[in-house]
Amino acid sequence: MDANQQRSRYVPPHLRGGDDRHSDRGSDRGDDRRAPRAPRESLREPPATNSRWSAFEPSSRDNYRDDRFSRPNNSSSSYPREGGSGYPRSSGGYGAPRKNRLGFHGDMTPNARLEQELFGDCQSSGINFDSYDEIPVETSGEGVPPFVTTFNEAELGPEVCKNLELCRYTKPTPVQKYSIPIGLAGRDMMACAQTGSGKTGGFLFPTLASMLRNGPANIDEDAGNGRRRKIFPTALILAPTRELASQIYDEAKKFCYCTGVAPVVVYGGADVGSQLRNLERGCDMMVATPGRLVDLIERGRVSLAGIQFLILDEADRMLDMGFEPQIRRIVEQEDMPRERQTFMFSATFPREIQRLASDFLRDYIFLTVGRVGAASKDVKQTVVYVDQQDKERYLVRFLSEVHDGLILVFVETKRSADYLEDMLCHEGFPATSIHGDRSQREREEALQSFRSGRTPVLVATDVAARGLDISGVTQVINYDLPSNIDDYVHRIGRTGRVGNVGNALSMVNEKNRNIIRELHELLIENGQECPPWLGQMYQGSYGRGGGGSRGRGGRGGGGGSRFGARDYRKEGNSAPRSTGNDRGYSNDRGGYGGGSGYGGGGYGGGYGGNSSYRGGNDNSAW
Ligand SMILES: Nc1ncnc2c1ncn2[C@@H]1O[C@H](COP(=O)(O)OP(=O)(O)OP(=O)(O)O)[C@@H](O)[C@H]1O
Repeated sequence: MDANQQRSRYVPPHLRGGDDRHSDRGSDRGDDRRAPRAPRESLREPPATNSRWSAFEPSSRDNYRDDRFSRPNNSSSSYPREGGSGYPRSSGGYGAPRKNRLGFHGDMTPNARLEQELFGDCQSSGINFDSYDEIPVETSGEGVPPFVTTFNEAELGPEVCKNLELCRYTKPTPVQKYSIPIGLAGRDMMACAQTGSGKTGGFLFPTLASMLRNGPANIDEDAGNGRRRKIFPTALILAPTRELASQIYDEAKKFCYCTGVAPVVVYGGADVGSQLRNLERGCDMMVATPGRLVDLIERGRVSLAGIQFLILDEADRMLDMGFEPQIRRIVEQEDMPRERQTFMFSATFPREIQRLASDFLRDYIFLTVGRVGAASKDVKQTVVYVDQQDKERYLVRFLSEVHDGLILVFVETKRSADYLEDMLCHEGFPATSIHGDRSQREREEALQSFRSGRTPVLVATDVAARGLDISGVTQVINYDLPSNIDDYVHRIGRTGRVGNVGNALSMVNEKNRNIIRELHELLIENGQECPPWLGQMYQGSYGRGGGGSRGRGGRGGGGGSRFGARDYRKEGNSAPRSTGNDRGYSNDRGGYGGGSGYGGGGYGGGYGGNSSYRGGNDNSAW
C-alpha cells in the first residue's frame, strides 16, 4: 500500500464517526480555528526504524492491540464468605436505598466479581518508592499529632486495612503518614506533596476511617422529601476535571469496598439522569466537579447539610479565578455546616492561594512533603531548543526513537491537539487526543485507549495536566510549554509516579520567555542538566543584573516570589518546626531524593545537541 492510499482511508479526528459537528467550528471560534495544515510531504521523515511503530498503519489503527494490562481471572473473594453484615446487596454492587447498620448506604458483603474488578489491576510501587521516606516533611500549626509509619487497623479499621492489602499497598507514603493522624485527630489540613506521591489516599484514608468511626450526621433524610429523594452525603470531594473526579471515585470504590460507605461521582458532560439514579441508591461520599454539583443543588436533589468532610483536590486550581466563585457558593452560600473538617491537597500552592484557602479552613495544620511546588525527582527533565516551525519534525523524529511506554504530548490549544493527533496518525503513530472541545464520551474513550496502550500517544491540553494517574507513562513531552511553572510541575508529574522513573522533554523557544527563568531554576534545583542557552535566554529576557531576584531563589526566603516555600502563615515569623523523620528536617529548597542516579533515559545524545541559544536547533541530528 502506498502512502497516498493509506492517507485517503484515514479519517481525521474531527470527522470521525460520520459526525461533522466539529467540521466548521474553526469558523466561529476566533483563535480556536484549525491551524493551516503543513504540507504533508515536508513532514515526511525517513521511515521509522523502530519496529514498535512500523506495526501501525493508519487504516488499521483499531487493530493495534497491547495485552500488557490483561490479567488472569480470579473468581474468589479475599474476604471471608461469611461475616458480612447480612445487609442485602444491591445488583450494582454499591448503594442500596436503605441504610446499613452503620447508618451509611453502601454494601458490606464481599463480592468476588467486584473484588476482581476493583483490585485485579493493582500494581506494586516503583523502585524509588522507598526513597520517598527520605523526603523531608514539615508541619506547622498547633498540636500536630505524631505521624504513623504503618497502616494500622486501630486507626483505619480492619476493612480499610484489608482493602489496602488488596491494593498491594504495604506502607503509607510520607503524605499519608502525616495526613492519617491529622485527619483522625479531627483537624483541618492543607497538604502539599509532590505529584504521584499518594495524595488521593492521603485524604481518602482519614476521611473514610473517620466516617467509619463517627457514623453519618444525624439527618432525617426523609423529612421534607417527596417523591424526589434528596441526597445528603457525609463527605464531599471536589476536583477540577471530570477525568480526575472519575479517577478519585475509582480509588474511593477500592478503599470503601465492604465498608458500608457508598461513594458516587457526579460530573458535567455526562447524563445527569443516570447520575441521579446512582445518587438515589445512596451516597455517603460524593466526588464532584463544581458545576454539576451546583446544578444538582439547584435542582433540589443534593443537600450539603450532612457534610462532615470537605476535600478540595488540586486545591490551588480549585481556588484560582476560574473556580473560586463556584467554590465559595458551594461552601459558604449553601447549607454546608461550619462544623466540619476541611482538607486541601495539591502539589503546588502559591502563596496568595494559600491565603485564600485559609478562608475555608479552621485552625489548620499545614503539611509539606519536600518543598511546595517542587517537581518529582523521579522525572528526568530535558529541555531542547526547537524553533516553532520545526516542532512537528522534531516530534516525529523523537517518537520514532521511543521504544516503550506511553507518551503524553502537551499542547497549548484544543486546535493544536486535534491537528497534532491528525498529523501523528498520518505519520504512522497510533495517537489519540483529549481536550475540552471533545465530548465526554470521546474524552473517556481517548483516555481508555491510551491507558490500554492501544494508542500509546496521547495529545492533550492542560485538561490532562493535573492528577491523572496512568501507569506506564514513560514520557511527557511539552510540545508547547505551559505559561506558568506550576502547570509544568503538574504536567511532568504524569510520569515518574509512585516510585517509578520517567522522562520529560520540553521544546523551548523565544515564545516561552515568561516561564524560562523559573524553568531554569527548577532544573537546577532538581539537579537536572541545564543547557547554557537556557540561562542566556533567561538573562537576555530579564537583564543580567536581575537574575534570581524574583525566582525560586526567592521561594526559600519567602521574598518577592508568589510561591510559598512553606506555610504562608509562618513567613517572616519563627521558623516552622520539624516533626522529624529519619533524615531530619531541612527547610531548604529541594533537599530530598538522590537527584540523578536513575537511568531510564530513552533520549539524550541524538537530541540534546542544541547548544546555542538563537537558531540553535541542531538539524544535523535529524
Ligand atoms: N501507600 C501506597 N503504596 C503504594 N502505592 C500507593 C500508595 N498510595 C498511593 N499509591 C499509588 O500511587 C499512585 C499515585 O497516587 P496519587 O494519584 O494519589 O498521587 P498524587 O500525589 O495525588 O498525584 P498528583 O499530584 O499527580 O495528583 C496511584 O497509582 C496510587 O494507587
